[in-house]
Amino acid sequence: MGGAVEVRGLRVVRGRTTALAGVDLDVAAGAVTGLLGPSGSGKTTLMRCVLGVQRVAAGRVTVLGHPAGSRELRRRIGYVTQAPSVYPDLTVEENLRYFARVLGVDGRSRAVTTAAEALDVVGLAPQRRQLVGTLSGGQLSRVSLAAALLGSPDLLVLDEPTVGLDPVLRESLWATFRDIAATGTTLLVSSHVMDEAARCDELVLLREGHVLAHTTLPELLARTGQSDGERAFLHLVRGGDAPVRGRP
Ligand SMILES: Nc1ncnc2c1ncn2[C@@H]1O[C@H](COP(=O)(O)OP(=O)(O)OP(=O)(O)O)[C@@H](O)[C@H]1O
Repeated sequence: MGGAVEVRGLRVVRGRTTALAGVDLDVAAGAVTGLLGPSGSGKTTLMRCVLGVQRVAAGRVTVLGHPAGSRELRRRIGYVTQAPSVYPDLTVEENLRYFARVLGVDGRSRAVTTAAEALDVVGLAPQRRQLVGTLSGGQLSRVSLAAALLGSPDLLVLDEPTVGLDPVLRESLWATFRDIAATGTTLLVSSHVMDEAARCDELVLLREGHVLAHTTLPELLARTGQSDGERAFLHLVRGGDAPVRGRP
């Protein structure tokens, strides 16, 4: 698999904090890569760099062969932020039609995901005429995901998409992510819940702006001698092992 995202020597300072302290990373194309780390470790900052909206102090980020933030990438990346970025006073369908128009996705090309198809993928077709402001939390996060799927992006960047959801909803949202990845889309998904590591093909563990490990769950467990991801990560964070280096 080639690289979808290439990060070299990335350093970002936000306020008085060094949010990223010289990050090197290759995100594999067509895989689900989990970006895991404690609160404040730099996950959102790294995602903002991939989107090209973060001022960087040093280094470079290349996405799908272009510098992050390039105009060519606008329709090729879908982004779901932690805060839902949809309109509560419009219906689900109206929101998606609006975003489709903004993106220039008119449904005439067979190569793109239309509003109706995106609603099917996230299982929200029954709610399509409901006002977004009246949806449950889980349904609301699915509207943002559907909006990010419009136009069939090559890269989907999801910032803690399952936060605040119950285990059943988390399960079904992860099933949706796997379905999307199966179509060849690259997913970069952040989480601070280590049990979500099992759903990812590759794991990037961040701590205090450093990549502590780029690995897979089985490799991480074998390396640390722990029985689950949570313990393995704590083991690494507490310095119980040398950093796991290199790509799987
Ligand atoms: N606008 C800002 N001004 C100053 N410091 C900031 C700003 N945004 C983030 N930071 C700091 O940069 C560091 C990295 O933050 P970031 O949001 O990337 O972490 P995170 O891993 O996504 O955390 P969380 O899991 O809590 O969302 C933190 O120390 C944070 O306090």
